[in-house]
Amino acid sequence: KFRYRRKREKLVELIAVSRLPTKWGLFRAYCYQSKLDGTEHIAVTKGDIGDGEDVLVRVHSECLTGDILGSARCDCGEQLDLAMQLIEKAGRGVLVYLRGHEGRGIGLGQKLRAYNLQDQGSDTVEANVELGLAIDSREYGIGAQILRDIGVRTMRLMTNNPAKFVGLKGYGLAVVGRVPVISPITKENQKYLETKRTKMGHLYGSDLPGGLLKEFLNPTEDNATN
Ligand SMILES: Nc1nc2c(ncn2[C@@H]2O[C@H](COP(=O)(O)OP(=O)(O)OP(=O)(O)O)[C@@H](O)[C@H]2O)c(=O)[nH]1
Ligand SMILES: [Zn+2]
Repeated sequence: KFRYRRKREKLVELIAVSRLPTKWGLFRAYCYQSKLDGTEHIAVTKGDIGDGEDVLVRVHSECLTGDILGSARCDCGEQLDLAMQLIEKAGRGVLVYLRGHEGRGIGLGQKLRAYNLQDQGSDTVEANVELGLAIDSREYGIGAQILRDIGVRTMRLMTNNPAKFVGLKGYGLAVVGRVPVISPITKENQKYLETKRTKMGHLYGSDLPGGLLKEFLNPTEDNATN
């Protein structure tokens, strides 16, 4: 009997692994190269991923201004710091740092243009639209494949963004919980965070949204298509 099971194409290749001592503690660094465009992504792991069950995971979108230059316009830098702290504290976990996600996919230059529009009154969603660009064009398939390659099977995801639950499922991965990554509200990031909450559905309650979470984990026919 002939059986043909089509394997999902592998989009990443492991290039190198090294020890990575950091200000948060000792990690291991994995460099993965995208076979689609050659982009080098990095994942850092703490401890033994073992059976891959119930791993604390952060999938972080590159934000040069926030992660590196201390921009107060967004919460990215704070979230990165918090995620690394939580993984260190747990003694086991993975942070995947996705390049090419800059500006929710529009790139660095366009993000700065979007900032100018935001200084003129637009919000973060309107600014992308006014530039003729997608509100959020990030894809998580590469991130999912990196996690799977590292040995993750089920994860507690550090995020406030419900779109990531959907984006990271599949590829043999399942999300079994959410860990909020909340940073302080300031004068500079207030409107940005509020827009993410009202227009992009980000969850900022420190409580676990039971009903909502269930919906994202097991979407029914109805809410999967909306
Ligand atoms: N276009 C645009 N991108 C932004 C802006 N502020 C931050 N970003 C980008 O947004 C991305 C981070 O997305 P967020 O929506 O903040 O967070 P998230 O990763 O989706 O969700 P969390 O897991 O909760 O952090 C990074 O790539 C940033 O460069 C902005 O005002 N406009
Ligand atoms: Zn940012």
